[in-house]
Amino acid sequence: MANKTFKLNTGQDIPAIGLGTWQSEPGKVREAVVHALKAGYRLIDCAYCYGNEQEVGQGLAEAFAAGIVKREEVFVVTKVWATYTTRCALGLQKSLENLGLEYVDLFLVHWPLLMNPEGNDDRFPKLPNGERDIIRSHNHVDTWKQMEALLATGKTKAIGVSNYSKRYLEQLLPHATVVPAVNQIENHPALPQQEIVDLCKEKGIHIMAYSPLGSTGSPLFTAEPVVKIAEKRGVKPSTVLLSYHIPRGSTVLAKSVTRERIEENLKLIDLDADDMKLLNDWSDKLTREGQLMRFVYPPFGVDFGFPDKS
Ligand SMILES: NC(=O)C1=CN([C@@H]2O[C@H](COP(=O)(O)OP(=O)(O)OC[C@H]3O[C@@H](n4cnc5c(N)ncnc54)[C@H](OP(=O)(O)O)[C@@H]3O)[C@@H](O)[C@H]2O)C=CC1
Ligand SMILES: O=C[C@H](O)[C@@H](O)[C@@H](O)[C@H](O)C(=O)O
Repeated sequence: MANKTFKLNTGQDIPAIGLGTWQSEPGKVREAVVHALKAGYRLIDCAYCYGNEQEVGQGLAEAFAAGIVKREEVFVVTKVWATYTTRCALGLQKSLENLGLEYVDLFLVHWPLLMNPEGNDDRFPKLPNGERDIIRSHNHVDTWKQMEALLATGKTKAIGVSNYSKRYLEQLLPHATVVPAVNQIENHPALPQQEIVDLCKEKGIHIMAYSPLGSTGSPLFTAEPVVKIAEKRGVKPSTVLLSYHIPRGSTVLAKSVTRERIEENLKLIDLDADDMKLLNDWSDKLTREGQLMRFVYPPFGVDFGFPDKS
């Protein structure tokens, strides 16, 4: 199962599971990347904003030099940060330099907005009142036009988006010459975002599910249906939460800097119809009761069009 791949609308194969690197601490992430590649991961998810691309790049270089994998065997994803959404070519160039790569396999718009490129910080410019310095007149479709132009440079094999709601996709798609290959969104049984998943499926946009364990501290491990299925199948809650995405046709990203967990997270199983029903019934219940759980919603002060946040 860990070797399973999905097909993107570009024709590329994308692994079903990848290693996340958000909040992977300096001093730990290089080793995490090397260990993951040794263990069998073939997808590494990065971002300029994570501030650790250089160390991720060191891990990749070490794995290439040691003959663990060849460059063309690893699917590397990175993202243009919000202060670069009017300068996507520069954003990509900086990430490539950080990672020490000539190309990435997939380049994503991290969030559909612009933060002041001339503000008081490269990544998190703030106003004097402490709020994030956002340029509200920016149209995210203009960012996509820049992303489309990057394909001809060969510096990325595919382009996509992240944190796009149905509303934002519906604004983007009529103007897109290239349909995004991917939409990377928070996704787990406590936040199924089915309206986005269904629209993406209809349009040929592959879902990459982030924060599948509930992000920092993996809070979804104790959710009742997750525990129940884990006990029945004799597996860890992590296996249930990660395997949930396979029948949904999505790639899942799991972050860990802990060796045993990195290995454990590769253990995907085939959840059967009863297991999926239990998880889907829980999703429906949380939706009905207004109890959906969104773990990642940075304080941009922008309405991104997610129904649970509008
Ligand atoms: N596009 C976007 O805006 C976003 C993208 N992402 C991407 O998705 C990735 C995954 O999401 P993320 O939010 O990091 O959270 P995850 O849901 O992957 O959870 C990570 C947390 O779970 C712990 N953990 C991981 N595996 C296990 C295990 N087997 N047993 C016990 N604990 C475990 C980790 O601890 P430890 O590391 O200490 O082992 C960490 O605290 C990110 O790293 C990033 O690459 C995430 C958020 C937003
Ligand atoms: O990819 C992970 C998340 O989106 C992360 O990049 C943001 O939450 C960022 O730290 C922020 O504060 O805006």
